[in-house]
Amino acid sequence: MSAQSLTTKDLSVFYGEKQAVKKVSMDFPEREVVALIGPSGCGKSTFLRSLNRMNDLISGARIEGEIWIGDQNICDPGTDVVSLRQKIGMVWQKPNPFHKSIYENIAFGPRYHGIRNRKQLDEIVETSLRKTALWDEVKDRLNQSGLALSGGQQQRLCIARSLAVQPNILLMDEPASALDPVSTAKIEELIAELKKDYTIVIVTHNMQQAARVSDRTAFFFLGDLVEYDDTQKMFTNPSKKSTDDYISGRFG
Ligand SMILES: Nc1ncnc2c1ncn2[C@@H]1O[C@H](COP(=O)(O)OP(=O)(O)OP(=O)(O)O)[C@@H](O)[C@H]1O
Repeated sequence: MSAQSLTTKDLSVFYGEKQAVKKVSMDFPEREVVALIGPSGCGKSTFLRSLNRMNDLISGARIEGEIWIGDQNICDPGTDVVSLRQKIGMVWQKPNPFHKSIYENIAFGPRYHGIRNRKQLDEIVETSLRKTALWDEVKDRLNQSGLALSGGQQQRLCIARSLAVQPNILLMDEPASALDPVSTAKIEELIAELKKDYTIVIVTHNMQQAARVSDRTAFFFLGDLVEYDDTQKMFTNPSKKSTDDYISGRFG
C-alpha cells in the first residue's frame, strides 16, 4: 500500500450526541481528485477534517471507524498527529497566511520539522512557489509580508506552504470560494497540475467546479454518503434521484 492511498471504513463523526457523518466508506484513488458535494450542513467539512484528525481540535468531537493511509489506521490512539498532518496537508476556505514574510510562510514548516540549512530552505521555498505558479510573481519580494499579496495569491501561498513539508495527500475545503473568477481559474489549473503528484480531496459548493476539477465525485446528504462515482457519470447519469435533484439545483 502506498503512502498516497486513502480509504475510510464505516467512518462516523459525532459532535456530542449528534452524528454528523454516518458510517462512510470510501476509497480515494491515488493521484486523483475527489470532490465532496452536498447541501450545507451535510457533513462534508466534518468528513474532510477527520481525514487528518483536525476534528481532534474540536471539543466534544469523536470519531468511530477506520481511516487507512497506506497500511496505517490513523484512528489508532498511538498515531503521531503532527507527522500525520505533515503527510496530509490542509487548505482552508479563507486564505490564512501567517503574519510573516512570503519566505517565512513557506520555510516555517520545514524548519519546524528540523531543516536548518539555509540553502536547503531556499530550495524548498523556490520549489514550493514554483509548484503553485507563484514564483515569478513573488521572487523579487520574498521578504514582504504574505498578507500583502492578493487573495488569490495568498491562497496559492497557503497551498505552497502545505507542499513545503512534502505531503502525499492534500485536503481542500472550498479553496476558491472566497476568490474572484480569475483567481478561481488559477486554483483550478493548479489542482489539475498538482494531481500529478498528490491525491486531492476537495469540498466545493460549485457544481461546475466539481465537474471541471474532479475525477470522482461523492454526494453527501444528512451525514450519509448517498452516491460516489466517476464525475462524468455523476453529472450526466447519476444512479440516485437525490443526487440528480441536487446537481440540477432542485434542492440544496
Ligand atoms: N464544531 C462543531 N460543533 C458542533 N456541531 C458541528 C460543528 N461543526 C459542524 N457541526 C454540525 O455538523 C453538521 C455537519 O456540518 P459540516 O460543517 O461538516 O457540514 P458541511 O456539509 O461542510 O456544511 P457547509 O457546506 O455549510 O460547510 C452540521 O449539522 C453542523 O451544524
